[in-house]
Amino acid sequence: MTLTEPEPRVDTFEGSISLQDVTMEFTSRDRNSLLAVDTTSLTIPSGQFVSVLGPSGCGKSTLLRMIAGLMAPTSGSVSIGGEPVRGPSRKVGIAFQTPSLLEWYTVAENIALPARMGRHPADKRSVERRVEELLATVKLASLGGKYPSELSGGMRQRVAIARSLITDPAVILMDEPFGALDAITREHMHDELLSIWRESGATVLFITHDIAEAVYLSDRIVVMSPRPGRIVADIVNELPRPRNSSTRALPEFTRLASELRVHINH
Ligand SMILES: Nc1ncnc2c1ncn2[C@@H]1O[C@H](COP(=O)(O)OP(=O)(O)OP(=O)(O)O)[C@@H](O)[C@H]1O
Repeated sequence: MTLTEPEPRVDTFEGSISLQDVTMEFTSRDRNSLLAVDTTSLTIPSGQFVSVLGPSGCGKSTLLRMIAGLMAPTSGSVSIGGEPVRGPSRKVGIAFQTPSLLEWYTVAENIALPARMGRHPADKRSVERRVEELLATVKLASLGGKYPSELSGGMRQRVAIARSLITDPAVILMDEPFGALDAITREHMHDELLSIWRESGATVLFITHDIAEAVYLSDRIVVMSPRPGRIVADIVNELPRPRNSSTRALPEFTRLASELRVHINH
């Protein structure tokens, strides 16, 4: 697939994620060890939208970083599309809570960055065309020449999301991407994310503290225990799609949110 011609994903396996008995133990400078993630297994089929909920410090970001290839587990294995994860890959796009944009690059240059880096950078013209498409997707068309300091928080986050999509990834990892946004912008971003997900066919792993956000977005919600992080609930969300403002008023929405709250509080 080229950068200019995104096609529907036909390979139904390439975005699958598999964690097998993954453990992550950190060693501090004073040689104390800290078990952040304990013997965790999780299988996510290609194209599924999965949220991970859990208290602060339970290992959610650690889990995401291992899937992203940013850190290797102490034991166990992580694979994407059946291939072991050995480091960061263009198959995986990442968006963090704080959109770490380069302030001296324009919006368009920031979005293009992952496609222009590495040993086999994509050619400049096709990247520019894809940047234009993504700017339209995240409703920032015509703002490609602006600098990050000229944007609102919601706009900066949309730039980060566009950047995570530039390599047309099979997997999108999001670590509390809307945590810093006001409630109205956040709800708007939920709908934008769902339409991006629908169009891209990518697998999404979405980390959040917000139960309602997880219920609104996901096909499936995984709850982690306080440290050491383990999966204590794995719940299918059968709320109908497409979702919209009336989804939040459904009795099933409230019921699922209450069920999740019980798991988190235990
Ligand atoms: N590089 C590191 N070195 C040492 N300890 C770490 C490292 N990264 C994370 N930890 C510790 O591992 C535990 C899990 O951290 P992690 O960031 O994965 O939690 P989290 O669930 O994402 O938290 P939050 O919701 O607050 O972002 C924490 O106790 C944290 O201090």
